[in-house]
Amino acid sequence: MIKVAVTGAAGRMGSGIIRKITEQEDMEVVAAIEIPNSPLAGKDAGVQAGAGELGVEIVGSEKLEETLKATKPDVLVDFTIAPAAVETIKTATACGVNIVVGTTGFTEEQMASNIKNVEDNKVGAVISSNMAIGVNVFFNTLKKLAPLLYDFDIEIIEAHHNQKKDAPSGTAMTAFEVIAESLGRDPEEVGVYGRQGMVGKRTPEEIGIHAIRGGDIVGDHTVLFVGDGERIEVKHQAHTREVFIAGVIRAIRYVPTAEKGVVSSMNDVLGLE
Ligand SMILES: NC(=O)C1=CN([C@@H]2O[C@H](COP(=O)(O)OP(=O)(O)OC[C@H]3O[C@@H](n4cnc5c(N)ncnc54)[C@H](OP(=O)(O)O)[C@@H]3O)[C@@H](O)[C@H]2O)C=CC1
Ligand SMILES: O=C(O)C1=N[C@H](C(=O)O)C[C@H](O)C1
Repeated sequence: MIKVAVTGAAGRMGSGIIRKITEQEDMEVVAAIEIPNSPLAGKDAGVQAGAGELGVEIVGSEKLEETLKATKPDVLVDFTIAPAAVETIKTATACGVNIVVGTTGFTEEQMASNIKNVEDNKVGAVISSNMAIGVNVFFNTLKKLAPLLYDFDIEIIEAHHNQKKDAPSGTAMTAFEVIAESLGRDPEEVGVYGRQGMVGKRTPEEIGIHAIRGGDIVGDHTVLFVGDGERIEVKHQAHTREVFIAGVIRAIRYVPTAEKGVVSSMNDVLGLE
């Protein structure tokens, strides 16, 4: 039985992950963590997630370390917010717990800290901006396509629900990094985030990144390769969060056996590439 702790247990992703784990025969939720001093503390995590009583009480993250030591999970799954996730990763890895992290919006420094904690504490880890199989095929497609269309103008557009806090999405940023790397361009130099005012003519090297927010859009990502007289659009649309959750379940099964001290990708989990 794989024992799982979930941070962000009452969130859109966290509650969906708890529901899905209760349907699996080989894993169980042993800890459910919410914001520090959460008003949900003491509530049953399964009831809160709409999965029926689990006998696991939600705790505030001020009790993360003692909860991990008491419940000894094999894996901690984090879908919260970047600054909180950095602290959670630090604590979980120091306790020797493998991690599956889907939280987005990390700065470069925050991601470097996450990687160092995984390396120093020699735990298994999967950190990915998007756990859906389709998106990971989309990333691999972009990697192959971009060098063939190197002289086309490239623009990335993402659209999400009106509750999303970070922008651009982690997935848009991964797509941008994959494309820039495959073209040998420095992401620091070529990223243009939205345009406003007298920005001047578009340079051939720049890659535009644009964020739309509205209603209940689960997650759309489109990359436009625009030439003179023709264009290609590569688009992924998530219709339901279940596609991310299915990837999380695969990552939970993968990470206890993953190479320790290394951050594995969803390509590793899904056996892609
Ligand atoms: N990799 C992927 O496939 C996907 C990634 N995501 C990413 O996952 C993250 C969460 O998304 P979503 O579930 O929609 O967001 P929600 O806001 O619905 O959920 C986040 C939850 O984390 C809680 N939280 C905040 N700080 C802490 C803390 N220190 N300890 C424990 N819990 C905390 C929040 O509490 P409160 O609301 O009270 O602040 C909330 O319940 C985002 O970064 C999003 O971009 C989303 C979907 C797929
Ligand atoms: O916040 C979301 O909802 C999502 N976030 C991830 C991101 O920032 O890329 C993944 C997915 O698009 C949904």
